[in-house]
Amino acid sequence: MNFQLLDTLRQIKPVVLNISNFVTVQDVANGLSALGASPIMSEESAETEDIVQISQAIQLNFGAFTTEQVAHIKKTGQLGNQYQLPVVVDPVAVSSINYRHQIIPQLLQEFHADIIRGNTSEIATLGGFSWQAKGIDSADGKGDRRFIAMQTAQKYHCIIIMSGATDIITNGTAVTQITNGTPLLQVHVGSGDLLSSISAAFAAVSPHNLYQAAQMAALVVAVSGELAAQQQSTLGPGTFTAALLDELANINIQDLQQTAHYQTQEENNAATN
Ligand SMILES: Nc1ncnc2c1ncn2[C@@H]1O[C@H](COP(=O)(O)OP(=O)(O)O)[C@@H](O)[C@H]1O
Ligand SMILES: Cc1ncsc1CCOP(=O)(O)O
Ligand SMILES: [Mg+2]
Repeated sequence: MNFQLLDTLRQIKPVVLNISNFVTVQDVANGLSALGASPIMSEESAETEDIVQISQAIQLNFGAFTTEQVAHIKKTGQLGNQYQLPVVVDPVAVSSINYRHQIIPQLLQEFHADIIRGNTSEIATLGGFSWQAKGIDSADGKGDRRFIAMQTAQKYHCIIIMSGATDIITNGTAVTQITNGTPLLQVHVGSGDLLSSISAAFAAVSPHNLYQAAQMAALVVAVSGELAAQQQSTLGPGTFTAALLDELANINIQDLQQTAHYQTQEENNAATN
């Protein structure tokens, strides 16, 4: 785990271009800004290349895309590849909506996603595995989540972040499992979108080691949520939202090192923290 990336992100303040969804766009913008990155959101295809040229990473969120936005997402992903920016994809509800199940895999053939971040059902669906979903959320399923995540990473030649009570990060051969977090993150709509955007922010400052970027993004969001939930016992979804934002602004490397619970399995050996 390269904890130093948190300070590097705050020094560089990477500009992260987000093709967002109308539901969580402000949560994502405020979460990125609180952490120390610089969000920019756009819906206009005509300005895409201008914005890509001033950005250091891209996040493409399929939360509420329209047929018109399909072309915009494709153009933004292809420009990200052309300008060699890390591209993160969040395949929201690809498992529960047939239209998305057709469109998203097709779009993933039109450009390369460097990181795909989704919940278990979303990642399993992209990998060709069956796992129940309930709308935007993951539901029950059978199977080794690590195996599913690794297979999907190999299928798309990318880093996979499979989020949940235990986050699984893999490059297809090495696997990291992070058990930090809080059930309040699951209730909080937008925590997955925020994780996808923060993954892009860390990828911007670690473009040659996206596995470390993904590890840090998952750890920072989960630990921020855990620490926010510990602050007030009477915390509910409303106060949690504010506490999460404050925690993203205040969290430091020492907090992470003291709170992190993770296990990494490299190709041949395992290390735990
Ligand atoms: N039951 C849980 N306990 C602790 N943390 C969770 C739980 N479910 C999700 N999280 C955390 O919430 C964030 C979003 O994950 P998830 O809910 O899987 O994404 P999505 O909102 O896209 O479905 C991640 O940081 C994850 O670690
Ligand atoms: C409710 C909803 N509907 C379309 S996108 C969205 C937000 C999904 O956010 P997350 O996947 O982070 O919970
Ligand atoms: Mg989601």
